[in-house]
Amino acid sequence: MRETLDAIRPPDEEAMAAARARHDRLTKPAGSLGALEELSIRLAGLAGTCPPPLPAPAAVAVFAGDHGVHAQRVSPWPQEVTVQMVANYLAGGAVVNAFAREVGAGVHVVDVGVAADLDPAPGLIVAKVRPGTDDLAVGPAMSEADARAAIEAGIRVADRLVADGARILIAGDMGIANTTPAAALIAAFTGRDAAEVTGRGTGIDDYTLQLKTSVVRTALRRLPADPDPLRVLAEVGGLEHAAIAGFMLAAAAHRVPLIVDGVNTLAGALVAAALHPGVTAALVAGHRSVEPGATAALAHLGLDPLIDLHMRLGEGTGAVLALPIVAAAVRVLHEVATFDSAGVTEK
Ligand SMILES: Cc1cc2ncn([C@H]3O[C@H](COP(=O)(O)O)[C@@H](O)[C@H]3O)c2cc1C
Ligand SMILES: O=C(O)c1cccnc1
Repeated sequence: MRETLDAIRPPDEEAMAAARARHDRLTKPAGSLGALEELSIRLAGLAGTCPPPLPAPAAVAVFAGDHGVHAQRVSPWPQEVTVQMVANYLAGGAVVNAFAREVGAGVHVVDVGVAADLDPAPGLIVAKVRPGTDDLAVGPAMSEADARAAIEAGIRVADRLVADGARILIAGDMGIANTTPAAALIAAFTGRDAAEVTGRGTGIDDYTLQLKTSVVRTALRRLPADPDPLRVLAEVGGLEHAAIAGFMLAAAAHRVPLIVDGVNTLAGALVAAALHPGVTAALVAGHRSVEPGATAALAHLGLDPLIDLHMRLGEGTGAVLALPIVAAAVRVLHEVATFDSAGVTEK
């Protein structure tokens, strides 16, 4: 982890200035591409060159883990749905697979903490730290050593996908009950109240939402004032959130952009940003999930999401849909003619 944190560099101001200047010479009114101009300038700063590389090929990693807090009935779904959905991803049958085929991204599944043994399969990366967390309602979800091991597992996944040629990474999650630790992490890192950031997840009723909020609030009380990020993660987090944080830190270290999805990957992003604030330079917010914690986390990270389709699924689905927008933003800097080259008169 140290090596990855030490490799994260600030954005290259020169490349950003070059991208800004280039935008003003392209055959369009200056600023007319709005947020896409800012995005492409950020990506130039991340890559350290203008234009930045086209973000292809894209690799999605769906980090899967189980949660002891499931015992508190915070999710209406049985825990075995986690392992069943992992099988579904590997068979290509989930929403994230359909979306990934649409945009030409590869899907990998990372078992960082599923509470069942998985048979080896193409596309499955086995990095199990432990078979699920403990119940965060009654004590720490995991040890700090386990939290660190899961972060390191996520780092290794990004290292491997980038070594295999990925030029953009997409983070996804699967883990029944994981919107409970996500809410707790978001409350802990943003300072918001549990009620502001706890949402309905897969679709819970009012009674369950109250129970879930009180589970989050009670768990947060165990945290000391101003806790170390690793302690927060161990106390109230999940194995997939930890691995996603590592995945993001390694993307930043490799200067490869990473598209963030919904509330679980945003919780991972808050962990990563607490470990190294420079990580946000590599992060692109794919979409705004309906979960209230997503909006709180986006505001805290200073990220503006590219799309808002009222989605609340996870798996990386919202992030995958944003990929063509990110690619289009970069392609402008590669391909659009200048006023000079196209012979278009300026105002
Ligand atoms: C069939 C199915 C597919 C999913 N894909 C993502 N999630 C999403 O829902 C879960 C979190 O919601 P909660 O905290 O309410 O359990 C996670 O697994 C998340 O990825 C799914 C959930 C289900 C049931
Ligand atoms: O916003 C998300 O990513 C989300 C919402 C509900 C359930 N799982 C994930």
